[in-house]
Amino acid sequence: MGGFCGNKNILAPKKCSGEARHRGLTQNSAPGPKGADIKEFGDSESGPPLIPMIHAIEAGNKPMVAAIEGFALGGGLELALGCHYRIAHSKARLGLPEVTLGLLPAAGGSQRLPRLIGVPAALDLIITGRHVTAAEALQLGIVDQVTDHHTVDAAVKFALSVAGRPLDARRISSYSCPPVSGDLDALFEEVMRKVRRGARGAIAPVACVQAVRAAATLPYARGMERERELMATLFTSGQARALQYSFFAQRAVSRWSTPSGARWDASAPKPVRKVAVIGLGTMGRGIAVALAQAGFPVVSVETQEKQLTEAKRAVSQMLERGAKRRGVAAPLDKMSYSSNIQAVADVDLVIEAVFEDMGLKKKIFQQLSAVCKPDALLCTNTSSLDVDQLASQTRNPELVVGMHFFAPAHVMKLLEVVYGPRSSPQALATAMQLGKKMGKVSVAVGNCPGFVGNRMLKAYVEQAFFLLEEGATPELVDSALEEFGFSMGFFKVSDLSGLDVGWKVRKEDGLALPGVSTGPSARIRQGRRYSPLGDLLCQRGRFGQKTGSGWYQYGKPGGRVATPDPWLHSFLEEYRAQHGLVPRRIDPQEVLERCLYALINEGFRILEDGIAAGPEDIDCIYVFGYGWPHYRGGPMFYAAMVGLPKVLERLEHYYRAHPDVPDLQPCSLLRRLVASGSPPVQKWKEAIKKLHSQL
Ligand SMILES: C[C@H](O)[C@H](C)C(=O)SCCNC(=O)CCNC(=O)[C@H](O)C(C)(C)COP(=O)([O-])OP(=O)([O-])OC[C@H]1O[C@@H](n2cnc3c(N)ncnc32)[C@H](O)[C@@H]1OP(=O)([O-])[O-]
Repeated sequence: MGGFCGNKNILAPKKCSGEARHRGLTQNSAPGPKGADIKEFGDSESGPPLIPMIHAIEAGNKPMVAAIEGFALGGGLELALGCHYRIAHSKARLGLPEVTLGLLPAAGGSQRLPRLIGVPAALDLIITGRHVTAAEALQLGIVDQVTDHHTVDAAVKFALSVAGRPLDARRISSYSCPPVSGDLDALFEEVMRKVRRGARGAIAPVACVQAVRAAATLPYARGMERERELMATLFTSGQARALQYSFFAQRAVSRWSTPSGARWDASAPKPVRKVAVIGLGTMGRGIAVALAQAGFPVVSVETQEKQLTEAKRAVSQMLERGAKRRGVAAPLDKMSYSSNIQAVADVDLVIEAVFEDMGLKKKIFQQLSAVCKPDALLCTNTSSLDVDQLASQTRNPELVVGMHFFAPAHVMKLLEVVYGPRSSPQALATAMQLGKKMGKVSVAVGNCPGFVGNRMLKAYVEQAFFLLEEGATPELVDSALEEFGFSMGFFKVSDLSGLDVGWKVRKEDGLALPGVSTGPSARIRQGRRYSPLGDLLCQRGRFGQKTGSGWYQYGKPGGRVATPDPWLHSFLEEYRAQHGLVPRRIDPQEVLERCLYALINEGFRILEDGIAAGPEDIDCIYVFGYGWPHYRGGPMFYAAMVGLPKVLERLEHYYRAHPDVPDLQPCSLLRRLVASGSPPVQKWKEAIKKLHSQL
């Protein structure tokens, strides 16, 4: 009898499978509870086989009982599936998350799980990569028993209770998949259609469906061959490399540092027991919900009675919906409300989320500084305003940081934590930790207009507008970006969020001039090319979905289906004629290069300025806050995949063609990285430090 403990002492041999090696999947150590060691993928080939080891366990004539504690993920669960029985601690979590790394279960998981729990349930777990609790695993049939006690003792007791029983019926590879209701082919066709639509170009989910289909239609040995073939198509793919890079990048950003030398491991966060949210508009409501869902008592302050009443109802609904989805009780008891700012006198941290107006925010920070405890952190949810200006309104500017959430704040995983020149390391550490407790990917960024995400977005948006002036349509630009993997192209996103949002910012920045600007000055602002197209549409009340038309038409205000708008096309033709612009045919590749390389170039400027500490920070911001396709790793990883010399050459080409667009002028850091041999993206941080030290 052998026993396995999911996170303490896997008894399996320390090496891996010949088949795995054949697939290029070389694991120098048997899969731990977290599955294969991602860091070892592609390392030198060594070690005995993983898959034959699982086969040997399964074929054994003694009952092998897996005792699962902590995690049993990927290869860890596949090892347990080779056992004859599985006992899990009630706090254990199990799953086959390979798809999140651009892979598929490659040690028989795609063949055994469907045989054990049926095709539909197995498809759900393998395509999503989601973890299941021990209770759900028991309900699905993945485990035979759940214990609250010592798992190995329970496994030994279980093994003794089954000693001597025949094992044939416990060898999952000998099973056939349980029959599905309805036609099997129709089921797989429907699943594949949904997966292809949702994957938007990701290849691993498609391969996962194909592997499970092999389990449902082929004998086990043939199915294993199919699993190996499919894994071979994924293992060395760019998408797998991107997703594995992103896996480590998400963890790297919590090891933050700032140019002034503050570091994550030298800054102790303050305890946060109670939080306040100021302003219950869309963002404030989402932030309050996210805090309550994370278990924090939240006092929300809204001075407008009507807004307060409406917000109470909306927040309760959001909490109820979220709780129902999670199968838990709604944390309504965490919420309290007031219209009086005195209600925040006892909180440890405040998140201001009022209207994006510097005058109003300054007033709020003055009030907070007077009302709150002297050591309370005062945070702002501003999306681009100067955090240090707000800090200067308070008694303790070192306790002011930005916490920039992304709408909807209770859903989007990204949190930009903005440190000003006076923010203390402890304030930064506290906000970063609060974000992590809220389930966010917290990224520490410096204080500049637009911080990181919105600052880079500006360069990308400008190129989209310029392409319209030069002959493109919103549909052409959007389809190129959606083909790349964005769920929505820029113009559809603009119609969704409202063209008036950007218009307000451009007016505040002195870019959007009143009236219809004509003549050469219409397209120049602050000495550089400017497109007034968005302003002109706003002046005509075309704000997007909310008004029924914007870059597309929607049939009626609030319509959701974007259709090309003949009016917009003729408007663009008249605009080009008016400004002497001769339209030309624009290739989708140019759309991608102009939009994405301008964005990437600004990313290099941000690294050069020290506003982001490394490419991982920028890539997490774009993957978790701006819909960058996860299987492409992020803009800086993508630049490395394209090749920095190529990116540099294309930027030089476009800058020569458009010398009035400084965003296209290659950043000197990009040039220096190319000159230093284009190091891999994982080495940029140290390369930048070295380059900075040489300056
Ligand atoms: C054959 C088979 O078919 C295939 C081919 C495979 O098996 S492919 C592999 C499949 N397995 C996975 O996809 C599981 C991936 N891991 C996770 O999902 C999470 O880790 C977790 C299990 C839910 C725990 O979360 P956590 O928040 O408690 O800790 P952490 O911060 O995430 O992790 C703590 C530290 O462990 C590191 N780490 C975690 N899992 C790792 C892994 N599989 N390989 C290498 N390092 C790993 C992580 O980088 C971090 O390092 P550092 O930053 O401290 O230096």
